[in-house]
Amino acid sequence: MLDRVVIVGGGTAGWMTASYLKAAFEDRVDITLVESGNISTVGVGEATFSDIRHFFEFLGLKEKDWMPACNATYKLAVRFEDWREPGHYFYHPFEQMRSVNGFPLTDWWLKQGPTSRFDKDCFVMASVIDAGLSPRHLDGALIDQPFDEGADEMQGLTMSEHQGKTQFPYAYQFEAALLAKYLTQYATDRGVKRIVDDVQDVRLDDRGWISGLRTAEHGELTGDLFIDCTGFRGLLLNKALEEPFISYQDTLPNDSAVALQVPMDMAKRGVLPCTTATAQDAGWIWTIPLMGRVGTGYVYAKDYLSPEEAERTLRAFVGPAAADVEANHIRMRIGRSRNSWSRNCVAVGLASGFVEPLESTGIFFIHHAIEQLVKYFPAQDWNPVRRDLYNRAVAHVMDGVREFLVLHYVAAKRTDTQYWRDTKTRKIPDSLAERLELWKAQLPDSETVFPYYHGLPPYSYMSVLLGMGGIEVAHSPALDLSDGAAAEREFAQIREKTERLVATLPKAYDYFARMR
Ligand SMILES: Cc1cc2nc3c(=O)[nH]c(=O)nc-3n(C[C@H](O)[C@H](O)[C@H](O)COP(=O)(O)OP(=O)(O)OC[C@H]3O[C@@H](n4cnc5c(N)ncnc54)[C@H](O)[C@@H]3O)c2cc1C
Ligand SMILES: N[C@@H](Cc1c[nH]c2cc(Cl)ccc12)C(=O)O
Repeated sequence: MLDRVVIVGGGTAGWMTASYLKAAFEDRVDITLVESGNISTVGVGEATFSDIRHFFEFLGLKEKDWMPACNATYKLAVRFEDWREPGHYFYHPFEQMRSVNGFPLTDWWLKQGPTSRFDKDCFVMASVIDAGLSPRHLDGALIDQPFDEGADEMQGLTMSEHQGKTQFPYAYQFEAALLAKYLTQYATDRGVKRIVDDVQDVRLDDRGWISGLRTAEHGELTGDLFIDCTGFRGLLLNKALEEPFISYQDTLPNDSAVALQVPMDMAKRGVLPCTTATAQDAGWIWTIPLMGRVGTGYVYAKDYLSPEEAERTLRAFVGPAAADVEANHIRMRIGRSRNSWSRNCVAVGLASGFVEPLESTGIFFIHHAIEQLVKYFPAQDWNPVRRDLYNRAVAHVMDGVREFLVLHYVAAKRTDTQYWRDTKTRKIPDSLAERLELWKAQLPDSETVFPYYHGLPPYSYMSVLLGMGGIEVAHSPALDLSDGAAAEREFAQIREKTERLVATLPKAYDYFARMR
């Protein structure tokens, strides 16, 4: 049996992997995690997909167990500001698109939308977020959505199995470093061995497989399966095994970030329950409200902006609250390893691949990788078919997300700086170029978006296309021959439901304050 797993790296990826494998295999695997006391973690990962609730559920953790320990808040959407023009904003929410007579409500909206805001007309969440509200009532009851939290058929599903069934109405925002700390406790309590040391050398056998890791103070660590969670370094997979890294930078040029963690009195400020991405001259700034602080950072391309200028802009954006906060400058490696699993080594997290944090996909990539690793976990025979299936699934997720992110820039109406003008002429993936031609005639659906599982449903593409405003889209001609009364009723129902929710839901801050 193959049962000795060695994980290198104690960031979010390392501890999520250790915890999940322990929850999956309990004492039937022996897990050692080695993390450096000298090399720090990236630790800015803060916003997630809603699907991460499957991860916590798998670990048997409830929100009240981990959220207060991680200063966590709810994220009901990404709010895009100024991507179309100054002062404009729209939401990409966690809310399924309704259909009327076989057409998505957005299609009807293009024909007969009651206002100029597709997100407010088609989703109830846009107004809930604007009002700073919680998707749960103070007694914990979830807003009525076509989603039954306790439904048996939803238990035990992986993310990809869940997609398309129902849409959970929110994701989380938290301090990644605190989550890693929380999971350290979870995993070590369940028998994961933790070693604080530096891996100095990776030993390969005659076939080029990893036979052991030489550490500074703990001698040689041996195992069957080695998991590379060393971040952008890719110490095992990319360095020792020389697995090539495929850069996405030709289509996604942002390669740098500067981050600030700004302490704030959230009782006074309030919590807008979403991640905000505000377009800037050479990139965009994220704003993530947490309990006790706001996480913020400028993501930019260093070809267009210097780190000093980026920091200056970010500080001016945040204001005096950040005066005493030290900035964290980060270089990002954008793209993916050609194969994330090679020989007896699997890379998870930044070592596997990363795209800029525009739709908060980093932790989603980790979660997906771990689910797939359990699914295709190797046996003593190291059947290469399972490895290849794993590599395919991981590559598809990242390539699909790349298309989705590139769409944001191509579709953004802004062209006021060289950076934004170049987004309209830069090369884009061929497959996306073909899809764009289709979407101009017919809104995206499951037949025309990236065809493999990559976490994003067609309505996410519709939201970005309609919100960014730079690409002309049209309603289906069939709607001109159809009775629009049912769509009118749907818009009216959304309006009524929105009014009811805004009148009854508590403030997001009050909900978390009570949870603590
Ligand atoms: C600017 C930015 C913003 C982001 N925002 C988000 C977001 O909003 N949402 C999201 O989901 N994701 C986000 N991410 C991604 C997220 O931060 C990462 O996916 C996540 O933190 C996982 O990182 P990691 O564990 O792979 O690597 P790291 O955090 O870099 O951890 C690497 C670990 O390896 C150890 N290590 C390295 N070398 C050695 C060695 N020789 N010996 C022993 N140990 C070693 C280090 O000590 C460390 O413990 C963001 C990333 C960046 C760069
Ligand atoms: N299945 C993912 C995809 C998703 C659906 N809606 C959104 C909205 C945002 Cl802002 C990100 C991601 C998503 C999930 O449910 O998390």
